[in-house]
Amino acid sequence: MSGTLVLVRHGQSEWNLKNLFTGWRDVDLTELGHNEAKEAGQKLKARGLKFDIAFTSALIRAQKTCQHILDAVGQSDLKTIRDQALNERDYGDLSGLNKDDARKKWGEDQVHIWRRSYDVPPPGGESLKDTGARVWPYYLHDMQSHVLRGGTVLVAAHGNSLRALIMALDGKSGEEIVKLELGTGVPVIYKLNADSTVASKDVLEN
Ligand SMILES: O=C(O)[C@H](O)COP(=O)(O)O
Repeated sequence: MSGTLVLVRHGQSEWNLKNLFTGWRDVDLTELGHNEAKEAGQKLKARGLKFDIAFTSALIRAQKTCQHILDAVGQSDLKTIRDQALNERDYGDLSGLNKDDARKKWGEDQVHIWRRSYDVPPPGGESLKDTGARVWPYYLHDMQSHVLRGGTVLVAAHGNSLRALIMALDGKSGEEIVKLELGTGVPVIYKLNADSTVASKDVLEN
């Protein structure tokens, strides 16, 4: 039996718009972000998708994205689990700083390493590897069984927590995964075989 796992990065947040490092800071969606989330829902509705359960992070931008999608597919009251295991990578001391100001202060290369290396954490924060060390066990323990028994599961989360998930699902290396850029509100649909291998992957780009 094949199950379905739908991953969606939240729509544009207020701090995406202001170009600030966000991490665990709890900022809202912008108007564009709300619309991106609604459009993601419409795309999933057009595919006839109905979910059995939804998962999201402890952060409002992902929760609102999740709700917009459920509203669009006519499942506003679907059981939704919120867990901070799915939160964005913690950007530590960079949280709240402007990304261009950080480049001026520490240099382009250092900021790129903090943002896109696999295992170098920003000061006081998490590397992508650290993020994966909480996301993947959570997936295996709480989400995977729903998919493997043929269910359809929605996960509305964040750029780096979803990167960590995709890395494990696709069997990518640390070097490969950091090159992947996930667009806001772009659904990624996986079909998984009963043995947990990936049967297909479909990215619904705009
Ligand atoms: O937390 C953030 O600032 C963003 O959501 C992701 O930022 P990044 O693209 O710098 O990893």
